[in-house]
Amino acid sequence: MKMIEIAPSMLSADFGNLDRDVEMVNRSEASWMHLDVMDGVFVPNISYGFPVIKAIGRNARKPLDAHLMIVNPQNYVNQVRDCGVDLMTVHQEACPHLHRVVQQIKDAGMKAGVALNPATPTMMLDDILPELDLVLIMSVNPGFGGQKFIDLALPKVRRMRGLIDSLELATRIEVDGGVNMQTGKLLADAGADILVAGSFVFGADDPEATIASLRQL
Ligand SMILES: O=C(CO)[C@H](O)[C@H](O)COP(=O)(O)O
Repeated sequence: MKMIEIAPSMLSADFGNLDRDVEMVNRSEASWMHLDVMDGVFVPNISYGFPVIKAIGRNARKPLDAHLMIVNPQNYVNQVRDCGVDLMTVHQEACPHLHRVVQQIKDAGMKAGVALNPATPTMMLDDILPELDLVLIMSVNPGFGGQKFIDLALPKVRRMRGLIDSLELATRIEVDGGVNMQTGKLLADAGADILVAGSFVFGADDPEATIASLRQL
């Protein structure tokens, strides 16, 4: 049976103890380190940028999965790659020339992902899906950790799973926002491959054990 992969969102880490939290993720059963970059333009919040990604990457022993919630991500592809990122995800809503950006990411040697906001239908990716390593379905409106899960993500995951399977693609489905044991189980049953979890992991008494429990879903 396929096990779900977990990508702890470092947005909820303690930035005063970043090395400690990176080491916790290293020890854990997580498959990825998820990095949320916010620019205050595409989303109404600013998180962190390249110096912090580099600092995380220096000690990370898990692949880096960077979620760019920014306008004009095409201008930063090489900088993202130079930070050691393995998988770069951009928003469909931020990219009028999405195909070009995806090619830039792949040409830079990274895996390419595209994220969809809750109100963006899956059909926006119908044509480009065979080019993608990952689809990131947002289950909150991007910009903040700790928000409530939006239920409409579930039929979107089911629809995307059906499409990917019917085309026999290897594209992975990642879901981000409001993930806990209950919503995580629903998402795993709906066909998600990777769950991003921020506040549920880093707010737990035992974050490492919480990652292990999510992985069992
Ligand atoms: O992309 C994000 C916000 O835009 C975060 O990754 C996401 O919200 C995870 O945080 P939480 O698990 O606390 O909901």
